[in-house]
Amino acid sequence: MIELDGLTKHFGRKVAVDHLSFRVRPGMVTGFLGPNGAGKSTTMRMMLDLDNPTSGSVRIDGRHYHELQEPLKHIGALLDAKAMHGGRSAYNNLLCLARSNRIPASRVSQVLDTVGLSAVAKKKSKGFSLGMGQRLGIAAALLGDPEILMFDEPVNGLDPEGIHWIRNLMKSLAADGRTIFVSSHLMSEMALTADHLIVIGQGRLLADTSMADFIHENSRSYVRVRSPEQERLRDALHGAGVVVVEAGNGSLEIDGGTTERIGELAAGQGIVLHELSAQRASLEDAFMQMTAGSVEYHAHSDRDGAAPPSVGPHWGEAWDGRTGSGSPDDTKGV
Ligand SMILES: Nc1ncnc2c1ncn2[C@@H]1O[C@H](COP(=O)(O)OP(=O)(O)OP(=O)(O)O)[C@@H](O)[C@H]1O
Repeated sequence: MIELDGLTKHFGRKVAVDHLSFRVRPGMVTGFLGPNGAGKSTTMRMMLDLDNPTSGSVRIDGRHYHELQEPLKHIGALLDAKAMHGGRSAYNNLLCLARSNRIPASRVSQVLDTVGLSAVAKKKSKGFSLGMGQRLGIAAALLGDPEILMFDEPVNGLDPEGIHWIRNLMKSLAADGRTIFVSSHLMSEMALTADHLIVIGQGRLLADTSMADFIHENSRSYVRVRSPEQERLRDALHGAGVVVVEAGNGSLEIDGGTTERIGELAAGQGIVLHELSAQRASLEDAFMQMTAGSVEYHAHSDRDGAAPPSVGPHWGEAWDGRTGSGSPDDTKGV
């Protein structure tokens, strides 16, 4: 279990992480989401004692990171795959880590095998592709066979087979009862992998909820129906007290209805249907909806001279009246 209590990080006047409190529980994959610059990497770095919190604390199985003896046996992490020593072979990189944590050398070959790098174990890691580097970083995370694993953008640079592999790896580690905490901007992938979500925006907690509840609460689900007898269908639905919206593309949309009810109403009137489908919002839709007010870095098109999309009140402002914390000299991710 990872426990954050009031975790806060200031970089000068910039508030990167703002009083974050949450638990990352064992036995499931917890996804960590937030727009660019939301504070995800800074939070993960503080979890590993790589950055000092301005205030608040992180506990790993009840202890501060610096209190852990041989920390790789408690928590393994992939933060920056390029952090390996490029002049060393994959094997030697891992061997150095293993020695510093009193992990037997035999474990190095095991994890290289797990991540599919046995054939290049003796090659210098500076020649590795992005995907191979990610695999080596994942091998390092697994080295101490820890109960807690943290991955920052683990699918970055992986091909579809690699993405499939890391997804199954994370799920099976969680099924073993381990604590898995993973950040990713790939929403479709996160939707397939995570059971629970922590969402932050501008350093603050926006959601701590199950995947299903997050999608349900932050997006619209509706039934779409098309018929060659649209007028009759609309009248039949109105007559039954069903609220219908004209979608403008020849279809009708019904919020809160079920396909069973709509289908039975149409059948009762002998109305032919060409489409009857439940439309469920994706994680991406729900994420965009929730974080719209806390996106710091917007792209906008110059082609049509349009103004950049208007940014609503920052989520934090709507919430507690404080002003946003964006710094004018930030240049990241424009
Ligand atoms: N060393 C630093 N010095 C100053 N500001 C920093 C530093 N590290 C991060 N920041 C700022 O803190 C904020 C949070 O950054 P962080 O990298 O944690 O966000 P993130 O959610 O991981 O973003 P991304 O999804 O783009 O990787 C950003 O505004 C960033 O510019």
